[in-house]
Amino acid sequence: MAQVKICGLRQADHIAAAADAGARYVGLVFFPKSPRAVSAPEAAALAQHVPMGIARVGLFVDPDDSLLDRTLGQVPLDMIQLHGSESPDRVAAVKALTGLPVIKAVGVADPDDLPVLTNYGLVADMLLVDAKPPREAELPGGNGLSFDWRLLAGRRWLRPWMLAGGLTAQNVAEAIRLTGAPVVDVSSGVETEPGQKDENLIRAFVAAANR
Ligand SMILES: O=C(O)c1ccccc1NCC(=O)[C@H](O)[C@H](O)COP(=O)(O)O
Repeated sequence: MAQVKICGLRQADHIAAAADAGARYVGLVFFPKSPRAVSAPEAAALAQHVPMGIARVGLFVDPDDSLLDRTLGQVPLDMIQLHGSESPDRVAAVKALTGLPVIKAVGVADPDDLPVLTNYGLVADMLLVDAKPPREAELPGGNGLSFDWRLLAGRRWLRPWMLAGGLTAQNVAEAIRLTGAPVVDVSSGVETEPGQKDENLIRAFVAAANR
């Protein structure tokens, strides 16, 4: 059994479905190139539909201070997810600037990608272990690709962590079993097409992760 984050939500009814199913985190994407991107006004409206006790996570890719300031001036977020090439120093700076807990995403394809998780564990509040995007990918995350979960077996870091990358209702139980992930994060796996979430897929995913 793992907690669930549903990322890239753009509709109030999908937020309601995620909350009703038992998700503990919802992600709002502030990356204009993404099919899941929301504007600050859209996100502010969506944030009102998130019940107490569910963390509103704002996803950014290499944001500058001004984007963070402007967004937080309009949108009540509980956590920041950094999904670009932010250094450990930048993670610490974002944490100081925003006063919010920071989740740092790290892409993994092979064992050489794992040591940086130790460095980020010194500064981030939570780690997100995701599939490394292929060179030709247009997005640094949310590509629906998974990696060899056996790489994570028995690994421990200084901070709580989430597993992401190509998870679906069909494979999430096996992913949790192999990795021991306490939290799982999904976007593509609960969509019918990029950016289009599906209530039944959201409910099936949360049920499978909680089983
Ligand atoms: O979802 C996006 O469009 C996106 C854009 C830029 C950076 C990250 C993005 N998504 C990250 C996530 O949704 C999740 O944290 C994770 O990568 C899982 O994605 P998926 O493999 O699609 O389930």
